[in-house]
Amino acid sequence: MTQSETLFAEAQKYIPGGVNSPVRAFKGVGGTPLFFKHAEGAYLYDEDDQRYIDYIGSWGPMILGHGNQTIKDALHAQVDQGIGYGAPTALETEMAKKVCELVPSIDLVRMVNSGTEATMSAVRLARGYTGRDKIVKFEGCYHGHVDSLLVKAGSGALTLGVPNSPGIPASLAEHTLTLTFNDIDSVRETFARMGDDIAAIIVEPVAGNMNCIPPVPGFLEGLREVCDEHGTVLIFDEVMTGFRVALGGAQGLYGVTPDLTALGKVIGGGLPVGAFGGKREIMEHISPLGPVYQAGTLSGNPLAMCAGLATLNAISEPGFHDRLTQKTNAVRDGLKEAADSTGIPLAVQSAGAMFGFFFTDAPRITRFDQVMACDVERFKKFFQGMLKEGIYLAPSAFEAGFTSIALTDDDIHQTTEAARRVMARL
Ligand SMILES: Cc1ncc(COP(=O)(O)O)c(C=O)c1O
Ligand SMILES: N[C@H](C=O)CCC(=O)O
Repeated sequence: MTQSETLFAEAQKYIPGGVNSPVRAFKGVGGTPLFFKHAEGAYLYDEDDQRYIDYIGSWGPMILGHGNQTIKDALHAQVDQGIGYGAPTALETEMAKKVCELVPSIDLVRMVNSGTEATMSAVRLARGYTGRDKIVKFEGCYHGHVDSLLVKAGSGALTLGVPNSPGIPASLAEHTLTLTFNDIDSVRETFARMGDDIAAIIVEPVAGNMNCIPPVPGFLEGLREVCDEHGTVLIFDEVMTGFRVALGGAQGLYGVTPDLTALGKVIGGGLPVGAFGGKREIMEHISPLGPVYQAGTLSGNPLAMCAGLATLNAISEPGFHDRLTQKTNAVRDGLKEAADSTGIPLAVQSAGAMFGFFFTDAPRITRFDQVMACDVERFKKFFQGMLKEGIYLAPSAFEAGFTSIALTDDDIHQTTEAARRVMARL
């Protein structure tokens, strides 16, 4: 047995399914999840001392690569100063100021501990602000494990075939209307019937939990229009896209301004952090200023603020996102070249530093039903082949890939050549 197999067997005795988040269990691809003990730059090292080029980046936060010295120095210094006080710190204001500078639609921001808390709080705020109950989400989009949002959800819920989780009262789920991503007509039609009852639209501006699907031109703009017409709050869930697809997130990249934004992943530099923020008028409804309650024992924790700020400062360097996007485009194009040279039908797409690939004859994937028609069995074989080649991709056909600035041209070349060898055997 490998070390990972031994450790997984032991983990399953004490942890449900042996993992603390379902998609890690490799059920979407088969086999045993790898257990890691070290990470540096673009590489992960497993318990059997194998090295992997990492295209998950801890599910997005590790945009600078692993073991970044600036983040480590900031953390070491803060550990010596104090791990947490449960009281205000100057660091929190520094973080809030930085977020407001980078994301101009955010006038006020509240720190939380995960992306789930960010979206949950944003939806509660939208409901409290509008006095309405109904919300709109899109099939295949995932916004964390919030009860109201685990309806036709993507990511692990889709991978495991439970997009509508048991445990969520029907009386709550009935307030969630689920529409088709990239289909503005269905949104307009729904709003024509009941728009004045809808508190919020929540959307991943680039869908990254059903692989990677950028918005078609006019989709995000159309959401903005219907929200303006009906007094509905537009929430961009930028937990994945924030600071990744561009410094100003997807709203900066596509030029559409939401009322509220949920953030996570990169904002914590690898520590457990989320945030939500937006228009002053709406955010002033949050406690203690307003009546909508929201709180957190560890929110704004100094270690998390340090790691997050070090990351945001580093990615604010001029040219950072251009360089990262170029690397991502090279990974995306390398996969396509490998497919073309081996006669495998493959569609590739990307947005900034997120990418996806689909085993399909279709030139482009824009909708959930097209995702579901792709060849998942072929994905599984490809995933396993790449893993043997030392390339660590997301273990599900429904997750986006993430790049880091630590990725070298040689890593990308190795990835392309590995894809060519694996595809030749598919
Ligand atoms: C778009 C999006 N929103 C929300 C979440 C939830 O974040 P977290 O896992 O930190 O709770 C995730 C990822 O899990 C995500 O990808
Ligand atoms: N798709 C999820 C977040 O973006 C994957 C993370 C997880 O569920 O563990």
